[in-house]
Order: sequence, then C-alpha cells, then structure tokens
Amino acid sequence: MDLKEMSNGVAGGVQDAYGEDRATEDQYVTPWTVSVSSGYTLLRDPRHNKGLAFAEKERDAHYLRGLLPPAVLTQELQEKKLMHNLRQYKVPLQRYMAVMELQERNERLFYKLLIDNVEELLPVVYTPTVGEACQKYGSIFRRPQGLFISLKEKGKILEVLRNWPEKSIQVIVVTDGERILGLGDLGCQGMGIPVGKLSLYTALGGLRPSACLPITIDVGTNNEQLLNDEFYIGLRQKRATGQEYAELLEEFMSAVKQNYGEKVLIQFEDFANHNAFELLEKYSKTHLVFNDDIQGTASVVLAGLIAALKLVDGKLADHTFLFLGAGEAGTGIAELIALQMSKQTQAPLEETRKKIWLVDSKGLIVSSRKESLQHFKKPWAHEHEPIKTLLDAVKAIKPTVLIGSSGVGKTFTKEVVEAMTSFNEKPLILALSNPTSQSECTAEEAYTWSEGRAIFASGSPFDPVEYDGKVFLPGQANNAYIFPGFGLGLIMSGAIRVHDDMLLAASEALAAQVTQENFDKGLIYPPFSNIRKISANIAAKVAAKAYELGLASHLPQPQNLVKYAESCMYSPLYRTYR
Ligand SMILES: NC(=O)C1=CN([C@@H]2O[C@H](COP(=O)(O)OP(=O)(O)OC[C@H]3O[C@@H](n4cnc5c(N)ncnc54)[C@H](OP(=O)(O)O)[C@@H]3O)[C@@H](O)[C@H]2O)C=CC1
Ligand SMILES: CC(=O)C(=O)O
Ligand SMILES: [Mg+2]
Repeated sequence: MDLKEMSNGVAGGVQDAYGEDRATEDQYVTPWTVSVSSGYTLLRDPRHNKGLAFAEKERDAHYLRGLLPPAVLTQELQEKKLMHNLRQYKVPLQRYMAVMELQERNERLFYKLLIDNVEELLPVVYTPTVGEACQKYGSIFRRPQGLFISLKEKGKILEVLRNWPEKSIQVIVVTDGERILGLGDLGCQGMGIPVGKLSLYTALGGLRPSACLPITIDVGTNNEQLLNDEFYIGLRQKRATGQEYAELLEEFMSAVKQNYGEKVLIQFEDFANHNAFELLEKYSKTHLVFNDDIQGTASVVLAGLIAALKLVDGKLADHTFLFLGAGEAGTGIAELIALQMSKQTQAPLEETRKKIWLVDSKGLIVSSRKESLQHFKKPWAHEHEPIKTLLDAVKAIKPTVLIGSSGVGKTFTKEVVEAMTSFNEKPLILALSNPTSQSECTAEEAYTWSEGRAIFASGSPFDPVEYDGKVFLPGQANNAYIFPGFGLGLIMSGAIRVHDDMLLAASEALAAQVTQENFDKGLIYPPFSNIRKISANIAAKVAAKAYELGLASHLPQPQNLVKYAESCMYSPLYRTYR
C-alpha cells in the first residue's frame, strides 16, 4: 500500500495504528472539533459536563454508556464529596489547584461549590491564595485560561479577540500584571487575577461564565527574577512604556469595542498607578470602564464607613481620616469620601478634602511637597509641617479612621495602634493591603493592641479573635463586595458609562445590608454568605442611578430592579439534556 492510499484522502498523509494522525509533521492540518457535544467529547466539555450526575436516559441519549461507572450521583452529593476532598488538602495552593481543575472540568459544579461555600472558598480562589498562585503561575498551570495579548500581537488584536470561542462577552477584566495585589510586577503571571475576579463576577454577581473574558496584556516585566526564570511564560523583555505602551492599549480598547460593542464592561485591574489613573481618565469618556482598585475599593471602604457610623459617633464629616499609602486605593477612597461629605454638607470638595490626610513612602503629603507630587496626590497636599513617619503623623493629625493602602505589611505597629487608641474610644482601623503577608497588621494585633476597642476590617480575611473572653469577628474590606453587583447593575441597565454617583449608590446599598446582628459582633460589612442578595441590591441601586442619569440603554426600566437583578443571575444547577 502506498502512502497516498494510507492517508485516507489526505495527500501525502499517514495513518497511525489509532487513526489519529492523518498528516506528517511537515504538513499543515486544520484543527477541528464536532459542534454538538456527545459521548467522550461531552465529558471533556466543562460547560456541559455533569460527571456522574448524568441520568440513565442522558447516558443513553448522549453515547455515555460505559464511559462512566454505573452510579448516578446528584449535584449535591458531588458537591459534598468535593468539599470533603478539598478539606483534606492542608496546603492552600493545593486547594487552589484542585478548584481550578474543577473549573476546567465541570463549570457548573465549580460555581455551585463556590456559591454554596463562599466564605470557605473565597480565600482559595481569591486573596490570599490567588497571590501565591500568580507567583507560581508558570509552574502550576496545565491549561491556560483567558486571552494573552502581548506586544507580539500588535496590529492583530482584533484577530486575537476573535480567537476567543465566546462571542457575547459582557465583562472583561484586564490586567497588565504590573501591580498584582501588594506583590508587585508579576508580568504575564498576573493572569490569575482576571481569572479569579471573573469567577467572582459569576459566583457573587451572577454574570454568566460564558459572558466573562479574562485578559492579560503582556508588555514585558521589570521583575528580574521572572526574566531570569527559564520557565517564565511571558515576554522576556523589560516593560514597554510611553508611546509603545499607549499604542498597544489604544489598539486593545478599540478592538474590544469593535468586537463586542460599546456596552461591554472593561474592568481595569492591578495596573501600576502610573498607568491606571491615565487609562481610567482617558477611556471613561469613550468606553464603559471601571477601575476596581481605584473605584471599587473606594466604594467598599465608603460602605464600611457609612456602616461604622452606627458604632462610632458623628457624621462622616465629623471624622478625620489618615491613609498610609497614597496610590490608586488610597487616593481613590479619599476622593469618594470627600465627594460623599461634600454631597452631605454642601461644602465644596476642596473643603471636605481637608479632613483627609495621606502618607506615602516619603511621609505626610503636605503643601511644601506639592511641586514634586504625582497629579493624583496634589489635591491632598494640605498645609502642615513635613512629617516623616506614620507614627508621628498619627500623633499630629489625631485621625479617627486609619486606613492602610500601601501594600507594605506590618506597618501598623503596636505604637501606631496604641496611639490611635489613646485618643479614640473606638478607633476605626482598616488594613486593606493584600494578600495577608502585606496586611498592615493582623486582626489579633488590632484587637490586642487596642485592648478590644478597635473596629477592624482587612483586605484579606482573618479568623475570629478571642480577646479578654470576648470573640471578635474581623470583617473583610475588599472590593469583591462591590464589583460583582456593580457590574451586574451596569450590564442589566445597559449602561454606557460609569458615573461617580453610581459608586456612592453602591456604597449605600452595601452599608444598608449590615444588620444589627452584624453590628453586635463588631462587623461593618455583612457576611459574604449573603453575597448574592447583597449583589442584587447593589445592582438595583446602580441600575436605578444609571436610569436616573440617563446613562441606561435597556428601556423601559424594569419596575422592580432587585427582582430583575435576581432574575438575571446565573444559576449553577445542572440542566437536563434532551
Ligand atoms: N482591600 C481591597 O479591596 C484592595 C486592596 N488593595 C491593596 O492596596 C495596596 C496598594 O494598592 P494601590 O493603591 O493600587 O498601590 P499603589 O502602588 O498605587 O500605591 C501604593 C502607595 O503606598 C505607598 N507606599 C509604599 N511603600 C510605603 C511605605 N513603606 N510607607 C508609606 N507608604 C508607602 C506608595 O508611596 P509612593 O507613592 O511614595 O511610592 C503609594 O502611595 C495593595 O496591597 C493592594 O493589594 C488595592 C485595591 C483593593
Ligand atoms: C483586592 C484588590 O483588587 C487588590 O488587592 O488589588
Ligand atoms: Mg486589584
């Protein structure tokens, strides 16, 4: 038999014993797959796979007989088994890999697990474990998730977007990996963050998984360790900057709009501040963009403050705020607090900003430093003598609220917390930096050093703390409370732009969900176990604001926006196949 006969019609091809390879290595082939999933392909399709939950009839109808062992398990039983297995892993990264493997194998079961066990699994798929996963991303991933758009794709970004199998995208979370949590530049390995954030969009906010697209833009990395790592998965070059960077981002933003229309939400995540503010400012005029680190964080912290006013005396404007860290999170939060105060008191923003002080790596931001400050710090350069350390700033400013957003761990020392406690009956202390290793202090430190008087919340979760016979529940001040519901509100109203008033509406909606029972435990955030209900309420308020501002395009406005939000939410329950 000559080669041509063996090739089954593929000229010059081969036929191996299994009939798999129809072409020799030097020939071109077309990758193809069947479009209706059945049999083995169905079991390998994470969107439709149900594992042992396929019913007898489905096993017959979809050529699954023999491909599965005889037992038929319910989704609940599968969930029980998986949670049992997960709890056997003592190393957080192993849990992360196990849940990610589930996401790649059986999407609905993954989301059911995440929704039903949100408080237990949030630290696995999100901070702190996702930070470690990004650091080790190159070595732990077998199958890449999301789209990687590097400088190599310049001029072809639209084609790259078209390679993504889903066409009806509603939310994109995009990073360039330069400021991953408080871990710095992780280059292309930052992909874990958009993937994690989008899994929360689905689990906490109810967006369909197929409508979510994680993207990492790879313009190189300045992380020497990664550049020297032979297994590094990204571009092996220093970061592109200036015009080269701006042009790639411009092409990306245009291609997104061209491919998905103008109502796709683009969430910027973990960009370094020298790009983040500029990108937000530039594209908020032409696209539906949201910067989670600047805006989402601001909204979640403001919500915590509004709620905390039930535990401490006074109105927002009666308080004095001091930040450690004057970057995206710090100045973003400061600006939203000032805006809320201004709306409440009718005082101009320039006045309300004076209640807020920020410390950066060079000390307190004061007017004598104004000339040399980055533009986003300038509004916070108040009249004061220069102060170098946080402790001295705390003693001089005497804040009622201390917020950590520097990305540097252990900076709220015993002296700092004691100083806060010396002039506040109930000092409000928020250690926002992520992951846990970068937290400004631990929950235990905050409660112990303040002799049980601090109202404390942190970016990454801490376990309950027992102090002086009383159990304290630390809350989690994390933008994960906001962005899923916020995004749902934008999408369901067909919003075309994000407006600051929507952030304020989201804060108030979140604060309104804190119950007396939560307050009694010292919490200023509701538990994550209610997050879908919380997200529906946030979405409703955000959508209502979009309608009020004339920014909504989904008309007419649904009558009951909370019910409508709930009806839009993805359910992870298995469907029955005909
Ligand atoms: N809980 C949450 O929901 C969120 C938490 N975060 C966390 O906040 C942290 C900061 O993020 P982001 O604002 O985007 O980062 P940025 O890089 O934009 O800002 C960091 C700021 O901290 C300052 N800083 C750095 N080191 C010190 C130091 N030793 N002493 C005083 N100030 C210092 C920097 O000063 P300088 O300007 O002088 O360099 C800068 O002003 C990260 O850990 C991130 O994970 C962020 C978003 C949401
Ligand atoms: C939570 C978050 O967005 C961050 O730490 O960057
Ligand atoms: Mg972030």
